[in-house]
Amino acid sequence: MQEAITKADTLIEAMGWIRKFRGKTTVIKLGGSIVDNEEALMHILLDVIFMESVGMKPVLVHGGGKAINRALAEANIEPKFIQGRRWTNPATLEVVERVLAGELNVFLTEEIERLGGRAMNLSFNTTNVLFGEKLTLPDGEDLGAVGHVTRVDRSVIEGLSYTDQVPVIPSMCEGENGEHFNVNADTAAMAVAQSLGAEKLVFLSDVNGVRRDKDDPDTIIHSLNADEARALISDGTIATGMIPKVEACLETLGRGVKKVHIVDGALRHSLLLEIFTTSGVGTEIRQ
Ligand SMILES: Nc1ncnc2c1ncn2[C@@H]1O[C@H](COP(=O)(O)OP(=O)(O)O)[C@@H](O)[C@H]1O
Ligand SMILES: CC(=O)N[C@@H](CCC(=O)OP(=O)(O)O)C(=O)O
Repeated sequence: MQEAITKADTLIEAMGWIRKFRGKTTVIKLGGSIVDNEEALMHILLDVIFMESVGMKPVLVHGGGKAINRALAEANIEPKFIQGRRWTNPATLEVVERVLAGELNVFLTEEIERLGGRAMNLSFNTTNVLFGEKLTLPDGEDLGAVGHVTRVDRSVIEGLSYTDQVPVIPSMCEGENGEHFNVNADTAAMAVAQSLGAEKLVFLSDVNGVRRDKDDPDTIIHSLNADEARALISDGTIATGMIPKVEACLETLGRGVKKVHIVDGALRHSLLLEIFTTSGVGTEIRQ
């Protein structure tokens, strides 16, 4: 009996938070390392289903860098990255599209349904919602078929909330002439969050947040403002895959998204902890 009472207490405690976030959009970016972690992924998707069930509006945007690398290795194609983005020739694009818009997008949608939720995959194979153009790097380096998102079809994404479906969006976009582009998933999530005016953007990564020493979880920085974040990028504390993530956070905050967090996707219930606790988990990036 006591156990049941404690559970009921927990529900009552959550009521204030549920009220606060009911009807509000949270964009969740799933990194490739988390998509690969079966146990962690299941708990994340259960959190997502819970959020949807209590009237929040979770929107999933996913990458899949590791799965793409595996598929490229099978096809004997050498992966190449320029400034953190995958150099994407036509053969690479074919693999990226098969893995992201085909396999992973369908897999995630089916997993949500298998776990008892409702979801809709929004890709080239169904209804594409991300439109954009070729990305040109400042130094003029050519990345091939890599794009950035310039327009998001909000009405399709928002329309899914009427049927209680969680939108699941792969990080690819379509150009003006119907061409397909590979998009860095952090920047795709940023574009979706901006377009929807999301209450929160949460990056689920394979680390517990931004750290002073990238190999030491105890050095996590719980809160960072824009100037501090830029200084940590300049002095090399924030490096590799964390750079596009933090840059995406900074850009997003300047454009109407209220809160941006980087949290550990492998920590059980990290999503709910982020939303239902005052201090949250991971790193919060502030303006
Ligand atoms: N200061 C830092 N704090 C935490 N992680 C960092 C830092 N600098 C670089 N990283 C690296 O960033 C990685 C996370 O980015 P990424 O590899 O793109 O993962 P994902 O897109 O799957 O979340 C970490 O695994 C870590 O190796
Ligand atoms: C242009 C570019 O780099 N696209 C990424 C898209 C996937 C991605 O970003 O996946 P993660 O979230 O796992 O890093 C790529 O091809 O790997």
